[in-house]
Amino acid sequence: MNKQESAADLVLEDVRILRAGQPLIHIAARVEPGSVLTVMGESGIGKSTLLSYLAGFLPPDFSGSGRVLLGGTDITALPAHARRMGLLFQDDLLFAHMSVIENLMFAVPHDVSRAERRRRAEAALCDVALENMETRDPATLSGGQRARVALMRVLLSEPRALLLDEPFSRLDMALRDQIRALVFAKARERHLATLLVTHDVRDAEAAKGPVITLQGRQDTAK
Ligand SMILES: Nc1ncnc2c1ncn2[C@@H]1O[C@H](COP(=O)(O)OP(=O)(O)OP(=O)(O)O)[C@@H](O)[C@H]1O
Repeated sequence: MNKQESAADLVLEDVRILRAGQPLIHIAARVEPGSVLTVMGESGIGKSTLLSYLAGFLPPDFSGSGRVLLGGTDITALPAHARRMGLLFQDDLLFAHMSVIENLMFAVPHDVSRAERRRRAEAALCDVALENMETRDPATLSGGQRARVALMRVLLSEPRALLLDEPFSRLDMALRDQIRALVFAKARERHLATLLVTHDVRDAEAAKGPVITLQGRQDTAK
């Protein structure tokens, strides 16, 4: 995060999403900087759609209303690239044609000099004990190594909040605990408001924050 920027809370103000004109979700919530709000609910209820709305790329069949505020600024009308949301999905989406270090450098804002982008990317790799993996092709990394690179790639893009869509679900149990702890630690350290979509109650427990279970149109934080 840019040093001048203060920690940002993420506020969902009366957010309603419709699919083909029919109500799908209605939710209101506030996520504190550095804390994790877990969103659960049965398959197809609209969890991923909610993240798409917050990130600014709702698919064509959907429409949304309500305000999204980040650090007190209304970002509802901003295009996706200007929202500063860091996204992590089930699939890490590392670029297969780039080495590990190139994947990381690409994430750093492009107005930063190449030398500085390289320095930040190297520091990020060091941070997750992957400093000897710079020139590796992502396909040659283990699942845990890929997950760590994907996390650092998101952080290098200087997000102001994190949106996580089942990012741990492809990892086996031991690794899942480890990567989950790392992601939450980084979110806390950087004061990032984090919204986590998951089916796994262990993720929700580890997040130690409020949980919202989507139930169509009546959603409440517990
Ligand atoms: N691009 C799309 N166009 C039309 N309908 C879609 C599209 N993507 C998802 N849907 C539908 O919208 C609803 C919400 O989907 P969404 O993926 O948000 O659910 P989810 O709660 O994340 O489900 P899961 O837990 O299975 O990932 C579902 O009924 C789904 O079939």
